[in-house]
Amino acid sequence: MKNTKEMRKWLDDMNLDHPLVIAGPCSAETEEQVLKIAHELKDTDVNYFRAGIWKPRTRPGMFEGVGALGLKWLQKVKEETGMKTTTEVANAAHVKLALEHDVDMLWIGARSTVSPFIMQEIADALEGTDKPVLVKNPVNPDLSLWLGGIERIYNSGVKNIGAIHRGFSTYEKTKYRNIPEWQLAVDFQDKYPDIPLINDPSHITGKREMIFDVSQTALDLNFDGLMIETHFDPEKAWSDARQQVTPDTLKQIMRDLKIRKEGSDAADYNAKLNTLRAQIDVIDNSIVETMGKRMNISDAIGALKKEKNIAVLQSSRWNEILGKMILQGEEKGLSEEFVLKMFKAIHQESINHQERILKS
Ligand SMILES: O=C(O)C(=O)C[C@]1(C(=O)O)C=C[C@@H](O)C=C1
Repeated sequence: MKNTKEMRKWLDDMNLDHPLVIAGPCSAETEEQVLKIAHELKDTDVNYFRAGIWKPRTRPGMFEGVGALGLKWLQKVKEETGMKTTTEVANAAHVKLALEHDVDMLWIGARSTVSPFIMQEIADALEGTDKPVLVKNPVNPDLSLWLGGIERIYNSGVKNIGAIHRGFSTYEKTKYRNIPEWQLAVDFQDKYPDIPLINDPSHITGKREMIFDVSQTALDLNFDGLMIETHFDPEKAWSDARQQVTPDTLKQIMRDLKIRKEGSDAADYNAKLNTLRAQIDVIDNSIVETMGKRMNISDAIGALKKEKNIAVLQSSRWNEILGKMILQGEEKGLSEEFVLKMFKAIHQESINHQERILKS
């Protein structure tokens, strides 16, 4: 699959003067609920009305969606409000039903993207459709798996495609429901700059209070749009109550978000930017130089250890370094998360160097 401008034609043809907005409830619950929310979102910047019809739930016994019946409610949304509609499909039967009911855009969820078998089944069912199909990232931070899922859809003749970044599962508890791993989204954009990339702050945060911040970060990273779960009474929602916002809050979020330009022609801005970037280049060079020197010392320690038959891993020394660096990092305004990640990577490289020496 090669990056082409064609991939974003469906979005460009909409001629929006703002990022694409997809909003609506996590789940379609009743016809009244769906229509009430849709009417509250009508005549706003919302381009697609979303509602989950089939809900992949972690544990059995939770609300699993109203099923095909809800597709009729989405048709009503279109008739009554003129908004386009979108829903998640997770197997070939869902695809068939959604297409029969003329849902305007389909998305594939994170729990489906992880499975090449299910992705192939969905891709086969979608063959040749001209409706846009968006693929959410897999639950684990694996760029190849995400791209592989998109390729399967593309190879079955679906040319209007897009991707949704909904964050990644972690065993550790963090402030996010699914950590964003922004770098992975940036890597995605580097590889396929013309695949529209939509951010899903509802699933990343799991909490409505954090949705604005994550949305702003996404726009600052040149995402093409946002998917925000919206319900007139979030607390009473049948699924994901904590992460939905009211239509009024959504409108406020859309008013407050700043859309920044990718660049500027202003000469003084460009001159200052170039100076600062030159400074960053100098520092980056010295980081790599310093790392090279550190690894040379690690090699020397490795040689000593080899001579005396000593283990590579020295946990107490390592923990001492980590503790000191976290404190020092704090003084320099570096987050503990960053210092830990950086030093874990350095430690791993150092271990690799010594392993090579011990095995030689
Ligand atoms: O101090 C050591 O024994 C080292 O081998 C160096 C080093 C490091 O890179 O800082 C590497 C491995 C050990 O687990 C601890 C520290």
